Amino acid sequence: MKGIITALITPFNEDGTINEEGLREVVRYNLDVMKVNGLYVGGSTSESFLMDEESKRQLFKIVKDEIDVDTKLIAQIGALNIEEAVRLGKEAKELGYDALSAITPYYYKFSFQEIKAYYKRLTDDTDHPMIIYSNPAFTGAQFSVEDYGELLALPNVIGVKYTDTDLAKLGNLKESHPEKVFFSGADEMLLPFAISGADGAIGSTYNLLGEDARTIYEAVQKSDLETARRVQSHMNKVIDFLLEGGVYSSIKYVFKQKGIDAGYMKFPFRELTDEEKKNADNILEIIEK
Ligand SMILES: CC(=O)N[C@H](C=O)[C@@H](O)[C@H](O)[C@H](O)CO
Ligand SMILES: CC(=O)C(=O)O
Repeated sequence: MKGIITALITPFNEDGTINEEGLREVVRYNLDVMKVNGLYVGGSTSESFLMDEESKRQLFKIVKDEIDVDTKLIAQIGALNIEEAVRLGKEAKELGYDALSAITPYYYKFSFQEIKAYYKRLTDDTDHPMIIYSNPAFTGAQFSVEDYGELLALPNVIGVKYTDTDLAKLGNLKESHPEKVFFSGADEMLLPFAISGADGAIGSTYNLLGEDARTIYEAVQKSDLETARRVQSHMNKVIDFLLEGGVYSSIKYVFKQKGIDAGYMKFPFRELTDEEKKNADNILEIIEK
């Protein structure tokens, strides 16, 4: 598994249920216009940690139903409740998802041994390729290269979604585990990560910037660093604006400007204020430049 993978947003109705039509439109946009290599479904960007189990199942089903044969699909199934995570993993496997991914168990300050035991049980019980989702800024779980090595040695673990900014560690990990896949999770740093050995990238901003991301990724493969730098700088101007009002809500707002019904945020996330919308009005113009 390689390349640019969009962390899919979830369009919600005002009552918090999934807006199915909107979701299908967003999936089509990612595949037909952004032409990304795959979709990461049920991650932070999908607001999955705010969803009930039945909605997560529905999300996995609708996306699977809408994609093309060559689209890679990863289901983020991590949940604090291990039984729920296992049920979701089995369901995604049955639906034909190429791989599973799970956030490191969070909130309680679990020891590394507890986290490792969580993945051991999850991978034993689902028996499907697993990508560790590491996001220390959100979860507080920091791993050394040796810790990662122990997780990567578990059966079925094929790689890491590395939502961290330590490039040296990523380089070190790829060198020690060349057969595993490492995805960059910092869209602002796609270029340096691609150079440092990332096999691909999974990110929220690729809903709108997937084309830029592909250009950067391909330019790095061809050692065309001038192009990669120019496009990364373009991308980062957009990301700066996205970050101001909140990445997920700003992405939804821009989709709506494009005539795609990206729906509401899931409570307690809120919509952009009028002031934030004014700021976000710059985004579309920069994207199309
Ligand atoms: C926590 C989170 O959602 N991170 C995303 C994925 O890893 C990124 O795509 C960021 O949203 C992006 O890099 C903007 O800072
Ligand atoms: C991109 C990311 O971190 C997520 O959606 O899970």
